[in-house]
Amino acid sequence: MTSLSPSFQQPSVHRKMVISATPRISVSENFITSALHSHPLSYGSSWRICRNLRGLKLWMLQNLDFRGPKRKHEQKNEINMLQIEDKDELLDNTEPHHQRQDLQQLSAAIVSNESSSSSNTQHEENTLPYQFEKPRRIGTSMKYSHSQQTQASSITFQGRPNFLSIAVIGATGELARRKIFPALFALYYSGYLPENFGIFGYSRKSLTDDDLRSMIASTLTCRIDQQQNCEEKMEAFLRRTYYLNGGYDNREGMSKLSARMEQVEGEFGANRIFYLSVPQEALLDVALSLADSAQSQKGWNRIIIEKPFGSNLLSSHQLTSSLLLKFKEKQLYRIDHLLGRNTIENLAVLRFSNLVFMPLWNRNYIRNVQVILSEDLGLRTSDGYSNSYGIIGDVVHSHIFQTIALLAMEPPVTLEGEDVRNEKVKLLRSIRKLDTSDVIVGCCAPASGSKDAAKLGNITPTYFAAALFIDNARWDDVPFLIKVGRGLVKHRVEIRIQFRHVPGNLYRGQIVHNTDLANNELILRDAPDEAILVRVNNKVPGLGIHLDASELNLLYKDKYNIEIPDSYEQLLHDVIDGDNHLFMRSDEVTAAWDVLSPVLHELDKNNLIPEQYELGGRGPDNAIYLWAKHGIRWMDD
Ligand SMILES: NC(=O)C1=CN([C@@H]2O[C@H](COP(=O)(O)OP(=O)(O)OC[C@H]3O[C@@H](n4cnc5c(N)ncnc54)[C@H](OP(=O)(O)O)[C@@H]3O)[C@@H](O)[C@H]2O)C=CC1
Ligand SMILES: O=C1O[C@H](COP(=O)(O)O)[C@@H](O)[C@H](O)[C@H]1O
Repeated sequence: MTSLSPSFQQPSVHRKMVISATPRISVSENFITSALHSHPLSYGSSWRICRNLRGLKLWMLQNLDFRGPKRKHEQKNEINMLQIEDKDELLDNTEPHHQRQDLQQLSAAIVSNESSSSSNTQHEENTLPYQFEKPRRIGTSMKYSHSQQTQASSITFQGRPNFLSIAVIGATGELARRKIFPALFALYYSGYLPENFGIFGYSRKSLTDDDLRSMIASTLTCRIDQQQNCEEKMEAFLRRTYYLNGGYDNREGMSKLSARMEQVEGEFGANRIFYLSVPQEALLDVALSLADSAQSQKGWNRIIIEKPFGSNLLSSHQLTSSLLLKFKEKQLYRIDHLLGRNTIENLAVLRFSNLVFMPLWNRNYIRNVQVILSEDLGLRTSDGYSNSYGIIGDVVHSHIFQTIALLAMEPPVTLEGEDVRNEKVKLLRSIRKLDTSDVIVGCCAPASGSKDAAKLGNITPTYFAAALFIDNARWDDVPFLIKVGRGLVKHRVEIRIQFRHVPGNLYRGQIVHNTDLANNELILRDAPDEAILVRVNNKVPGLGIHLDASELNLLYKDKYNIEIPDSYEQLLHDVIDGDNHLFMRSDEVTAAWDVLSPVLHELDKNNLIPEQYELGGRGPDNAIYLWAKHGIRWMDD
């Protein structure tokens, strides 16, 4: 157990505390020590004084304009920094009463969802199970420039941790090696990790620090646009990585990890992030043992959980309930890397910051929405599609439903994480229960003779198509068409918003192209090349008036000559920043499973049989009939 003894008086004797960067108000250690000595202080009360001082400073920064106009940017950064610190206090780790309430309310919500066939409207907003004290705003990205790093040290020295420890549990795994460590290095390289940090790999294999460093080094690359001092930075990064081995289901291993972290963190402790990069079967063991034995006692603790988030309503409920016994909701970050893409953020940006789209975002103007994630990659045994729900749990439940929620939600009160999540969950709960006649499930035949063919058989769904409806005033009767599949002919990831016909179109006689394609369309393309396209009708040059359909094309690689960060980098940055709007809250997880439950049920009962399709083909034939039923012709596949 970490001692909570008041070690913070000591540095105040040696250091000067810089409270504000501009203008710098230096408060000498005498001020602090006299304040401390005038009260017989415990750690808790000194902490409160510090908090009050910071509160006063925040108020001054926000309300008293005693800086010149040039300093506005710095002031904003400093306010951000203080707000993050305030939030961290709220994330302190002991509050069993709230946890119990969360759990009871979650259970009640799930039970009532299960027992009602049309529960979409039964929860009032004010009975949502979660209360959040201090949410984070989207996009207040914390970049630690040199001056800010210095500021961070000086602001936080008074007993509050300014050290960030990131533990990667399952450090020897594919995800850790291929994505997590490289993303952490990229964050370090671009200045998004605080000055004081440590990366701790943890797994069962017996390795040394050097083994881990070599393993990580083999995957690190420097950005094309940031090659300077790359070697040096890699070495500096690797020097701050450490390895511990231990079991996943025992506290001893986790206590060992915590002790090692403490050694590196020093006397002020640290904020800690635990990235649980282990297979589902080990997830709870890890979470529960680290909850008791490895959480920081002095700073905040955030837990990153990888998808899938359970494999159905029941298993996800069990997982969530167990997690909420040990953690507060706001400590949990359920990560789905597909949500860390630019395209996803662009959904809200395009809609809420463009008058050409904002007023049109409803059933009066939008004819249908298409969400497409089609991969040319076949299924491998290593994809972990071991249960009978395959792609439904892997991609549909989180990625597709989150995309629809972000696209279709009502405007949030602010861009703060909890405000966005509140709107997402309302939207998810407004999705009509899926009619299985509006669902096509497919199964890609693995290349014959491959070992995957033998192992996977022909039952794991690798394709899912559906027409969803959202029962609210904005989207009544607008089909949201989903097409997600592996082993298809093309790699294509895009969201298409197709507008209605122009009423009484004066030019209908002059449209020379397919009239079906005459509708305007907004396309957010993630792959193959990231782009935003708007399809419009225009005049063909020449005599007479003939209309053609053209695409106004914002191709990202042409406009922005920068390397786009990997989505793990984006999302890890959000976790560090405390921005949770792209991470599913427990009630969102439940709401999404609730919609998918009927499909799972039908699959279980063999009423819905996955249709076989050829590797490299266009998916199940029946999907074509589904689109036709809803008046849709997919663009070229
Ligand atoms: N790989 C990817 O690209 C993606 C992965 N995910 C999810 O991330 C998590 C980790 O993925 P990934 O790294 O591929 O997984 P791995 O199968 O590579 O497992 C990670 C580590 O966990 C340990 N481990 C493996 N099997 C078990 C087991 N049965 N019980 C306990 N520990 C085990 C191993 O470490 P050791 O033996 O040293 O303890 C292994 O190195 C999973 O939940 C996966 O669903 C999500 C999206 C993409
Ligand atoms: O999570 C997943 O993502 C990959 C696609 O990730 P990418 O970063 O390579 O685009 C997908 O192939 C897989 O089905 C899914 O589980």
